[in-house]
Amino acid sequence: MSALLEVRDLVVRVRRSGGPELVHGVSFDIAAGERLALVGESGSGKSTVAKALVQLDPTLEVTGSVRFDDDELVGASARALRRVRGAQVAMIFQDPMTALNPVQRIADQVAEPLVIRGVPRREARARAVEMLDRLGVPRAAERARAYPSEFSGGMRQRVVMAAALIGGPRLLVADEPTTALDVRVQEQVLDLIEEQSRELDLAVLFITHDLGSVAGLADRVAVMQGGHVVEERAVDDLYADPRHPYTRGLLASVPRIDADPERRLLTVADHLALEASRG
Ligand SMILES: Nc1ncnc2c1ncn2[C@@H]1O[C@H](COP(=O)(O)OP(=O)(O)OP(=O)(O)O)[C@@H](O)[C@H]1O
Repeated sequence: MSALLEVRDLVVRVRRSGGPELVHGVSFDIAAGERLALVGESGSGKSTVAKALVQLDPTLEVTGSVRFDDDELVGASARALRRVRGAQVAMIFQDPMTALNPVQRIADQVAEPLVIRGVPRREARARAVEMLDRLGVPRAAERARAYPSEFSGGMRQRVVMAAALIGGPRLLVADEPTTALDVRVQEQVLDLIEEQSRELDLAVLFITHDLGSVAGLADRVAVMQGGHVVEERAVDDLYADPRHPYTRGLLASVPRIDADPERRLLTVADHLALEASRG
């Protein structure tokens, strides 16, 4: 059986003449219902890969192959890509506020993807309330009449997820969805993504700089450094036996509750330098 998403030799360049290559031939698969975490430091190219899958950024040139449900997306028409975006592949980003319209009621924003597809507005609103309730927004029917500014950051991310999931996508691309949230709320949102993935058989590409946050969520982890995937493994194997020095550095810089508070947190670069000095 072929994977839901098959990415092969993905190369992404900045389109202007002499523009740099940002992603240098990345390959990975995601099966239906599977959760893959793409992990790496800031600037390693994670978001560029995410945007390239459905060609969200017109300033970037994408080559290689991205097959989604056996359709080739690289070189697909703008119309075909629009059909895939939102309906089949939904995306959520770090800052839920920028994804929401401040002057539109929550119910209407969550209902929008259904209304665009011709579902009558009343019915779409009712389904929006159901989805908000499912994603843990308390008193969803009443809260759906509010505006985004009346919601906390964590609740806003739930609203964004409701809008992303209401159309029944098969793949959710979540790009640092918890980075802007309080630690306690981060865990709730991670749990929610995992729960929805299991219940809806939803594949997830979860992007984060924090290798510590993916243990309970991901089945597999792909580690990115400088526009390359340097290691890709099942999550438990990667934690138990990281092979690439960069992965070891990433793991060692995950803060641990039992760590010696006197010890300064080392960066990945510190760990790589330490490894090099040990030969
Ligand atoms: N449209 C663009 N034009 C030029 N450079 C870009 C463009 N998009 C991204 N870059 C550059 O590509 C590199 C990788 O960026 P990317 O956002 O993919 O990294 P990241 O791993 O997701 O990090 P972060 O978590 O900080 O977003 C960065 O140096 C960034 O400045």
